[in-house]
Amino acid sequence: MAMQITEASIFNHEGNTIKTEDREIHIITKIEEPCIAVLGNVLSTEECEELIRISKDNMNRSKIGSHRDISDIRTSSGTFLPEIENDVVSRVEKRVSQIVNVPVEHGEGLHILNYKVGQEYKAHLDYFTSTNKTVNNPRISTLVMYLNDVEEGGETYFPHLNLSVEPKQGMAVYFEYFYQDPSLNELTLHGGSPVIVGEKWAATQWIRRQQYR
Ligand SMILES: O=C(O)CCC(=O)C(=O)O
Ligand SMILES: [Fe+2]
Repeated sequence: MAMQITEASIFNHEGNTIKTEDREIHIITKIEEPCIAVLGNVLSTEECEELIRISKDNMNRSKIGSHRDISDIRTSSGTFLPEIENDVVSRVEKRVSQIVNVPVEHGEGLHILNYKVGQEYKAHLDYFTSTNKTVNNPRISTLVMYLNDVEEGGETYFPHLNLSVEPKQGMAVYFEYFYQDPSLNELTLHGGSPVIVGEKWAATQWIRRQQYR
């Protein structure tokens, strides 16, 4: 059955590699509509370790201090990296912007997530569904990067698409949800399944239509 592609994607890379300024990313799997891609070689081991290292001490504080993170659907802890000078953060944000084809300033900033055994992020949509002030500058796409290997569990799953992505250090999953057809956007419903053995570290970049920072 031939699928007809009707909507434009911003993830318009030719072939199965993405050459950014400093790294060659592999497109391992790709679904066209909605555009969802599993990516390899996004981050080096050292970059993953550095992102974890600089986040570790902030995780609990962010959970208490930030209203964003206290919710039944997300039992993990998380933190937005503070906008301080860090070579790895700048390098990763720049690379992400080249992968997603959107300027760095449209990104909300790296959000680090840590899931312990039993913790999860129940199925949700990353875009805002209520009509509030975000309508002018909505989220349009997401890149979730895996910072470590999880012994068991912790997959990013898309219940409507029969797709489940195993967290592997340095890999990532990309998806976008700015389509005219709302049913395509709804297909990006996704969650982080509970960690069964080990722990999970991930870094999310949510991308806005317009400049955000
Ligand atoms: O942890 C995951 O696999 C998913 C994270 C996620 O959905 C998000 O940060 O919006
Ligand atoms: Fe999400």
